[in-house]
Amino acid sequence: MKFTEHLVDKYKREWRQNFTHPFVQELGSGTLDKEKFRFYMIQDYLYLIDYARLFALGAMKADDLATMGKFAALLDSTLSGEMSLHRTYAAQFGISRQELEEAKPSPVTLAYSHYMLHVAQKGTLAELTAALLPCAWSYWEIGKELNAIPGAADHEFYGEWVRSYSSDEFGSHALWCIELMDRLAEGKSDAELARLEEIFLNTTRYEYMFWDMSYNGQMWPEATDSK
Ligand SMILES: Cc1ncc(C[n+]2csc(CCO)c2C)c(N)n1
Repeated sequence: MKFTEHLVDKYKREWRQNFTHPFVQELGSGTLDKEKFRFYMIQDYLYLIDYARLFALGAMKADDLATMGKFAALLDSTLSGEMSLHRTYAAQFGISRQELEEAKPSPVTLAYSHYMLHVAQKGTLAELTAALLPCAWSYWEIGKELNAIPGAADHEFYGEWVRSYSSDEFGSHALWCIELMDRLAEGKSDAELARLEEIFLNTTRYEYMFWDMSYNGQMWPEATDSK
C-alpha cells in the first residue's frame, strides 16, 4: 500500500468528516447561507497568502530542479489562479482587494496557517509536504464529489467554486503532491513516518475546523468589562 493510501485509510474518520461537514454539503446542494460563504472567502484568502509561502519554502528545500520548479509554479498558480476565484467572489460581495488583504485572520485561520508555516520552516521537505497534502488533496476530492451532484456545477453562485476545485488543473496539483509524498516517504524510519502521520492528521483536522469556523462565523471572543 502506498504511504498516502495508508494515511487516508488510517485516518478515514477524520478524512471523511471534511466531506460530511454541513458547510460542504450545503455548498453542494446550493443552500449555503451566503453570509457564511462570505466569511469563508475572506478567511480563505488570508489562509492562501500563507499557504503560498509554504510553496516558497518547498522550493527552498527541494533537492532537485524539477521539484523546485513545480513548487515555484504552484506558488504562482495560488497567487494568480486560485486567489483570483476569491477576488471574483469578493467583488460580487462588494469587497475590494485592499479590504480583503487588510482583513484580520480568525483564531482558526491563524492557528492553521501558522502551524503549517512552523512545520515548513523547522521540518524536512517530507514534513512540509505532509502539512500541505490534506489541503490540496481534500479540496480536489470535495470538488469532484460536489461536481457529481446534479446541478451543483451549474449553480448560479456556487457553481464556479465547484467547477474550479473539481478541475483537471487542481487535480494535477493534488496528484503531484500525492506522488511527492509517496516518493519522500520511501526509506524513512518508523519514527519519521510516525511524525509524517501526525502532521497529516493535524492538518486534516484543521481542514475540518476551517469549515466549522466558517459555518459558525467564529472570530475572537468579545472582551467584557469586569469589575
Ligand atoms: C482551508 C483551505 N484548504 C485547502 C484549500 C485548497 N488549496 C489550497 S492550495 C491548493 C493547491 C494549489 O493551488 C489548494 C487546492 C483552500 N483554498 N483552503
